[in-house]
Amino acid sequence: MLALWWIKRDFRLDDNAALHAALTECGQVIPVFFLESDIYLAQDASAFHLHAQLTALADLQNSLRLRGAELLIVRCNLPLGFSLLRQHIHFTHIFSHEETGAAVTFKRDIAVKKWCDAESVIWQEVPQSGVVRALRSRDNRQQYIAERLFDSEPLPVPEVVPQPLLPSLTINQHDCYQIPQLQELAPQLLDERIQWSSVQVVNERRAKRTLDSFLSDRGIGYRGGISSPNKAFFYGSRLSPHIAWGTISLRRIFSRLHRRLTELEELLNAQPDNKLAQRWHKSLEGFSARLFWRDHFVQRLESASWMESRALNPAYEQLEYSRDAARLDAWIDGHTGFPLIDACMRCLQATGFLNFRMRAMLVNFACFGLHIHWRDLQYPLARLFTDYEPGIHFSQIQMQAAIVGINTIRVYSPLKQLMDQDPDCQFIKRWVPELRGFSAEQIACHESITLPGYPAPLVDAEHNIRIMKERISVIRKSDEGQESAQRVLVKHGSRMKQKRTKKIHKLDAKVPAAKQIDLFGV
Ligand SMILES: Cc1cc2nc3c(=O)[nH]c(=O)nc-3n(C[C@H](O)[C@H](O)[C@H](O)COP(=O)(O)OP(=O)(O)OC[C@H]3O[C@@H](n4cnc5c(N)ncnc54)[C@H](O)[C@@H]3O)c2cc1C
Repeated sequence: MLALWWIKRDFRLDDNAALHAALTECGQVIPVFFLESDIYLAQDASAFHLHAQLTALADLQNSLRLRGAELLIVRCNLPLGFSLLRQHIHFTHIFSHEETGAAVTFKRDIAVKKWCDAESVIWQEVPQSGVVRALRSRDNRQQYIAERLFDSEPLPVPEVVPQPLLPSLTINQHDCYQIPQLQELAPQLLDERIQWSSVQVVNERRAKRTLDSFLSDRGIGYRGGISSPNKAFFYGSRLSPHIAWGTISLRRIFSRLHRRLTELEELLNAQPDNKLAQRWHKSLEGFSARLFWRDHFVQRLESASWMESRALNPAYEQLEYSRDAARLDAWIDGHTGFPLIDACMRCLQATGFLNFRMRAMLVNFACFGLHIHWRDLQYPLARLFTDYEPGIHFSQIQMQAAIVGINTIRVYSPLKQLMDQDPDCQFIKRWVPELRGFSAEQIACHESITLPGYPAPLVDAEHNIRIMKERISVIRKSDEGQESAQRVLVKHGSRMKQKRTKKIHKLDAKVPAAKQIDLFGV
């Protein structure tokens, strides 16, 4: 039997359950990646994403060659790509990981399933996280998390990947052994604002190095460090693009983290006053808690695939926004006249990264301060995150717009964030060169003074925020708002605090911080 390992957001050999299942069940495996223009040119896709995939693919190609296997790269949409490939290679099985993606990949997967059924090809999908397909109730999720992420060991890298001798292969006039350059494949995605030297390189080797340096060195500054746009580039784990594109598995991260926490706990037992060990422990607990949030949010999209286009809480569909395209453009391009907002946007345009707090502020300010509809901003913003993970992204957008109805309404003041996180305006001056000639005080007072060469604030933000808060409060207090919030809570709310089963105690013992943290950035 001959299997395809269909690479989908799992560009790694280590702890790869799809590859492992293919090898175990079929013996011979051909890894294949489809470059689907329907996906890489979709409204949520960008050069950051394609670059991440192509660099991850190149590293994987090398690692596979060292194990005696070739990787096929087929430039074709699916399921047509499978049909064309089958004219040359008679595979009987396809193995892949489950993917919780945007509508475009969801529809593609449905079409692939139909094709497999019609062609009698067996497609087996395996999970790679604590996200559960067809989950009946969130109450049952903890058992899957424990089984998949803690009670089982990460799978080793296979020593060899046996496969038949492959013919030279050209599909759609493209050599299937060649990884194309981004410029050649999708020049329309290139944006001159991208500073490639500041963009994270996403591949399996880098993922391992990033985890190593975080657990042995950078992680000490995690607590506190990740709130600042200046420090998070170094003190944040920076694992998000690796997790999103699957160059490292969550189980591997948890396993390494558990070892490190155990070491620290042993040290703290022997030396309870060791301040350094205390600080490390607190930081890594915070990191662990955030890792849990990942699947919590992705589960929302898995259980409500429509949330990309509809509010999770239907009561908020009636909320009024401005649909002013010029305002949206000013926000996206970083020309709103609000210095920290503009700096964050320009930083994203250049690097594809921003820390959680600043991302939350950007969305929150867009919806409250600028009255931009959350639906209008989600794709432009998705394109700017190298770590774009649809489940986290769509969930966070609705949360920061305060339309889920189950969290306290929070409003970020860009001025307060500037004072707290960038008081010297170091970050602002780096990304908004027009402001370099002004003092931090002048920049902070910009709403009341003119700074020549820099735009005046686009709106009266205080006034707009007041209006949006009132609109949201009316819905929250209405019967419809309260009833639908209750339904959202039951279906999508976290169970970490309320329901601590024996399994979770066990899980807590291994990874002590499996508890609720404030998502608005501790
Ligand atoms: C509007 C908005 C959109 C976001 N979109 C994404 C996205 O597309 N992809 C993405 O990975 N993260 C997203 N986040 C969450 C968060 O901002 C990033 O995960 C984090 O900034 C990445 O930094 P890091 O790699 O240093 O991770 P760390 O801060 O070290 O966190 C470790 C890991 O935990 C997970 N994580 C951290 N914070 C959160 C959170 N609040 N919710 C869910 N999981 C979390 C991520 O997988 C992350 O890699 C978004 C946040 C907001 C407010």
